[in-house]
Amino acid sequence: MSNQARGYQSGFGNEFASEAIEGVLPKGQNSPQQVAHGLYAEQVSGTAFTAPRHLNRRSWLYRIRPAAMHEPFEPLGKASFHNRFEEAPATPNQLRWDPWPMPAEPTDFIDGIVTIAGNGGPAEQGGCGIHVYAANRSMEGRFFYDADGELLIVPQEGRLVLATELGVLEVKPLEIAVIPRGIRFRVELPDGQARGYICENFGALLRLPDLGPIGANSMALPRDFLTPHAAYEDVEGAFELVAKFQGNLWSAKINHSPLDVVAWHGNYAPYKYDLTLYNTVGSISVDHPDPSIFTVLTSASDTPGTANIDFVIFPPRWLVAEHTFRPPYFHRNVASEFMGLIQGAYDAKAGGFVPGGASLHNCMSGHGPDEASFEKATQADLSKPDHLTGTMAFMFETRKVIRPTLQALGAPQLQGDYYQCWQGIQKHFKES
Ligand SMILES: O=C(O)Cc1cc(O)ccc1O
Ligand SMILES: [Fe+2]
Repeated sequence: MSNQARGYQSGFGNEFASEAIEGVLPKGQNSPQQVAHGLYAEQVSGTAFTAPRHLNRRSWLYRIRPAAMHEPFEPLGKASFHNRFEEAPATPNQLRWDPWPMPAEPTDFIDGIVTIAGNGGPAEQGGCGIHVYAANRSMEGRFFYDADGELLIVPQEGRLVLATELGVLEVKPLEIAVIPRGIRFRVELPDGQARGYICENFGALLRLPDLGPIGANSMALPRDFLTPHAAYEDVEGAFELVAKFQGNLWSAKINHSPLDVVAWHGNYAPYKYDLTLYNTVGSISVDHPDPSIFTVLTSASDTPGTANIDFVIFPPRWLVAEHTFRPPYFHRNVASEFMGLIQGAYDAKAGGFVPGGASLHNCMSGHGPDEASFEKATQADLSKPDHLTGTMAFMFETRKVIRPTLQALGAPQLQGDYYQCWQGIQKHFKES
């Protein structure tokens, strides 16, 4: 069944409207004295009430019970999902990790989140948390929302069913999902286990980048972003609502499923995107362009052109540049770069960067092709195009330094010898 047939609505940031029961959405107003079918009207605001119209995001939900109905929250206790980015000194060292293992014990999506790094925080409403998840149990009687930021979820292994207040999104590796700040959801694992990456965005909402001289098309196309239709459950029981609030997890008892929205309309909603649909542009003359041409989504900062976060992918593509070193160049960047690999191999790394793994190259830390990739590319026959296939790497690029957590620096997955990949690089210099 195609995504359209599954009932997704298409378009990035559209004014959507969806009813699981026909006739629920009020006409010409949002908050009638009595809502059809005895529902409650509730607004969820994702931007300031007074944000400019082109940035303003909110939705109106028509639900069985208001979101206020739950018992008080208590701290959940020690969790590997947090925003303590000051625990360890930020390091200029190049870092790389092997994949996080699947859990040995039954672990759901929330308990399976391990915070690797981040910057800024929810209090300053800027920066991001960078996490991996590895889970082998569906959330049962448990719901979650993140008051600290929107969640960009990048599956690497196993499908996720994201049952949200606004409907159900199913995502698989090579697709991404974004759950807006505050939206309650449950994660089910139809394949029994799942692993991937999360970027928790504390700043401005992710949106499509401007296209500039590229023109009106290319890169990620707005109509390829899919939002679910309304779907509700009318279930009562002894359930748990977990909240992430100012970096910590909190737990409250709730006697019903909060996924009880029968109809909704608005432009603040979860969405998914198939990365394989990305309309990649690149060089057809010489040189390797900067990876900003591969930006899928961007979160603006207060400085135009300097993103809080760019979500960038490295999809399959043809490399045709003439008399050019075709893979990523050696470089240092004022921005900081966290990378992950969903599948295949990355053209700057012949070994060591494996699917499910991660790397971090911080502000001005030198990095680029490893020795083997450099040698191969300098000897390659450039009369033929290279076809990069079966690959999908990505980058969370941020203007602020990315600070690894203690648990990431102490993990056995950290590759102590990563720097070695550049140590064999030969001196070829000849003065005459
Ligand atoms: O470091 C990396 O591998 C990411 C990257 C890729 C690229 O093509 C150019 C610059 C860059 O930072
Ligand atoms: Fe880089």
